[in-house]
Amino acid sequence: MRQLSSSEAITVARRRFFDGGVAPHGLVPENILASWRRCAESGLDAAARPVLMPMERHALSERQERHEELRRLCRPELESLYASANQAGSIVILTAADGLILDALGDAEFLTKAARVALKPGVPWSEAATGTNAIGTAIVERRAVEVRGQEHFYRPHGMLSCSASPIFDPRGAVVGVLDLSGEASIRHLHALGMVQLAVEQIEYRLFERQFPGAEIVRFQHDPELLGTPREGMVVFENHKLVAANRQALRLLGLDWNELGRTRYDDLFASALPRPGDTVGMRCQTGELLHARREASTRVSVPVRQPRAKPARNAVSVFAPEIAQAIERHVRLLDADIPTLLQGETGTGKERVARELHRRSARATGPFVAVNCAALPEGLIEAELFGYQAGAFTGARKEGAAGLLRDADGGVLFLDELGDMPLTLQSRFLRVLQEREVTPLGGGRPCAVDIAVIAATHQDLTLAVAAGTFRADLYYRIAQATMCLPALRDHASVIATIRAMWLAIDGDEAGVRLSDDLVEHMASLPWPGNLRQLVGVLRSMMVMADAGRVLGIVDLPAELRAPVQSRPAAVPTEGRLDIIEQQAIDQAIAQCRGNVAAAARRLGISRSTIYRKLER
Ligand SMILES: Nc1ncnc2c1ncn2[C@@H]1O[C@H](COP(=O)(O)OP(=O)(O)OP(=O)(O)O)[C@@H](O)[C@H]1O
Repeated sequence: MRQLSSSEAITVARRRFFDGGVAPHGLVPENILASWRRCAESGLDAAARPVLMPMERHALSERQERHEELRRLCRPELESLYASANQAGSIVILTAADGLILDALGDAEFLTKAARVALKPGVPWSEAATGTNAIGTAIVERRAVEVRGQEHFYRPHGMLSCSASPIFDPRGAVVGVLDLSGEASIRHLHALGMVQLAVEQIEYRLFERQFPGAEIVRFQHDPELLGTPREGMVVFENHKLVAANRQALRLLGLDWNELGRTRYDDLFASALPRPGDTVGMRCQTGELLHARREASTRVSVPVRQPRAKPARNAVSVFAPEIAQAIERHVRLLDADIPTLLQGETGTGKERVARELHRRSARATGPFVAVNCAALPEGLIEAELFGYQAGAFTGARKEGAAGLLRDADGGVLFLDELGDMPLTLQSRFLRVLQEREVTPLGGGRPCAVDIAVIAATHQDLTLAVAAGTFRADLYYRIAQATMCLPALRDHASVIATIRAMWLAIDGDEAGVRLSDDLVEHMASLPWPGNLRQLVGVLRSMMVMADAGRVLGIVDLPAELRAPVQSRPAAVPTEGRLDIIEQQAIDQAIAQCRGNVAAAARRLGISRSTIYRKLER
């Protein structure tokens, strides 16, 4: 007999199950069949149209805020999956533990199609509400699941092909679901594998975060995999196993139910390794594992972030070419090779630096940002190196550790490196060479373990030639450089504008950008780059009512006119705010993106320029 094609098989299976009430074993995967049964038994009707209403915008914002920690934790993976999803015409989705979609990003066209079947933020994709689907079924089955085309319970969802994996916390609770969805008509090879790999990374960081300072025992068959997300991790309290990651459960042949019951002696025949040691450990099964016990010495260091920005709108998205560069630089950072980020103001240097940190092996360590241009010269030394009690007038009684020591175990981000005073440059170079810090006013040098990312809008080679920047420090820090393109030079300015709109939740607010508007925006010069773009998008979003499609008329007046091929002279007539904006744009362009220089030229402060660019 001729074998049925997969589309024929699913058609027959649906007919037998939904019309004939017969279980079509062999025609669909057994887990899909089990899910159809659960849905039918709970009263869902596959012949009906699913009614899936998104929750109100404010209620969704509240849920998103409640899950901010999860969203932040998953952001690196969401963004890297977003880059590939975007190319493959699919979307990546993060949901809460109950299947409520919190974030959806990816290919704009498919996002619109998916939204038509309610695959969008604010809609619950639990099995009980939405029938068989990858997100809901993965939650029920507590494992990664793929649901293709008409395997979905409801027919309209047959246009989707979805792969989802639950995200487990170290005690076995599902805290969310990561999903990749695309057109059912396209084969999405490796989608499930990509999702599983991403979840492995997320769970790895979640583990570290939930047990800061705890004694984590890490093990693997292959010692090379220790220290990677592939290692098993467990925590014992009073000799009882209280937490584990999925790798550990696999390696030890356990399931989540054993947490809280299994004792150390039930698992291992060897004694616990001494803190810090890597040893061979024999399991009760006779198997040998390489294990390391992490001493609980990690002190949580308060992260000082002089340029801390509000959590709101802190989602970063990266153009594919930048995402690729980030990938490479994470590896360099992990090998302790400093990175120098170059780019005009607002091109996202600090965002990239934070992303590098978030993805690096130092992700659980601090990220300390120092703006070399913002600290007064007299204070910057004390701020960086710390000081002994009473080192100078005005010093705190108890002294201060300094930002370099605050960054121990993490990343030090030196913004506006070109503005670092020369005297400080030599001291700083010594720290990089000797990896220790001596506080002002004397005292013993303290060892520091920091990775350095620096940023500048200047051409530092010119500063070196002019003698205002030390050549040896330049070569030390600029071992790897990443140039962030001005917005106008992005490979696809249109794609960047659309991605930024999603990043600020524009679509979720029910407001859309018309093609005309996006094309016009893509032709503008954007001297303030992404900062200016995000500022403009945000103000348009705030002003628009839900359901609106924005056009060129919705832009601030100074951005509505078509671009002139040569920079126009600053007009002397017209609305004051527009004249002001144009003067700022011109000054920044004339100073090649150097905001400090533009501010000096205009006789206003840098922060005033930033405020006006974000307006
Ligand atoms: N990758 C990104 N995703 C989302 N928003 C971004 C991104 N990069 C930049 N932005 C927006 O631009 C603003 C400025 O970014 P950032 O501070 O990283 O730029 P910068 O190059 O360090 O600027 P400067 O050199 O002037 O300090 C951010 O607050 C954000 O609104």
